[in-house]
Amino acid sequence: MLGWYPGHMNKARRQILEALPEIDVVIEVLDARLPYSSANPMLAELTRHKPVLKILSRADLADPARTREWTAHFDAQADTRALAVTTTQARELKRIPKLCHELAGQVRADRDVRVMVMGIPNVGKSTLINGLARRTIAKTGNEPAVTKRQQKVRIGGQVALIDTPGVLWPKIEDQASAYRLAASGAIRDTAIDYVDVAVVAAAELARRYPEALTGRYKLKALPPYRPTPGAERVDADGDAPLDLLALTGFDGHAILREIAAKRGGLRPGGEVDLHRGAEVLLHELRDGKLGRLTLETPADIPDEASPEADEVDAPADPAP
Ligand SMILES: Nc1nc2c(ncn2[C@@H]2O[C@H](COP(=O)(O)OP(=O)(O)OP(=O)(O)O)[C@@H](O)[C@H]2O)c(=O)[nH]1
Repeated sequence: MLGWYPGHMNKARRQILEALPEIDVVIEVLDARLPYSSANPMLAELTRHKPVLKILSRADLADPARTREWTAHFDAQADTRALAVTTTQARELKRIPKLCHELAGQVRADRDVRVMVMGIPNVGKSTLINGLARRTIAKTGNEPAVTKRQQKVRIGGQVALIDTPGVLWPKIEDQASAYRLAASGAIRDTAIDYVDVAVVAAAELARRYPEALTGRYKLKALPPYRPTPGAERVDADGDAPLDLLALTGFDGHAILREIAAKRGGLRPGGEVDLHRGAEVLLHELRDGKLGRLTLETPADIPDEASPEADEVDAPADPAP
């Protein structure tokens, strides 16, 4: 669905496994708005459960109360610390070397702690590496990564950082995660229908941040909450069942129609241009115009997010 095929996944996995013997601490970059969905499903197994510092990037766009819940959730896990930052602000990265030392423990008193940054595409890995190194060594933005030998850079505080990030695949098997990632703009190379993404975003917002939605778009009232999953529903085009509408429990389609009607999407004759509504909602959501929002909480982590379920995402071993 998202441009990740077994070949890509094997390559990503190989790169991590090659670098691994050198690494004391993994820095996993997550999107603070989606700390569950922006995680790679296999990272813990790939890194053989090395200590991990979870950096919640884009904290400037996330709901601060939710961010506190997420950092507490991660801090409670073994060999895990979490720090929420606006990654583009280098001064917010100052605590990272000390946290790496704490995670590496006593064993690394003799030499630099070696760390590697990992995460799904576009989550802020290069911004973090450059911020830590205080110069441009990793490419940011949408330029394709140049393959080169990995080198270590000392970032001060007795920490050596591998200068290229490990780019891992997103949660491509999980439909709810894919929609949330697409809604937040965390992934852009998605084959999911644009209007459908907005429909699901509208439903998620109605559930989590109703005042932000009704306030911004002067909506009269939100459609009724329907908390029964599995109800027979169709997607915005009316052609295929879309489980997420049932999952979110709100009629995102009706909300999007109203947004479109209010914001330039009402055509002569009363026809509503849903694509226009989708553009308005998704752009404003991503730009933070609806406020600082987080689309999932630790309580949303599904039960099947166990290592056994993750095995499904595992790429097959590369041919020898
Ligand atoms: N608002 C905000 N934007 C951020 C933050 N961190 C990174 N960005 C932006 O997010 C975009 C992607 O950041 P990158 O550092 O290139 O992400 P990456 O993970 O290296 O991406 P790939 O090279 O695709 O794997 C850039 O436009 C950054 O400026 C943050 O904390 N807040």
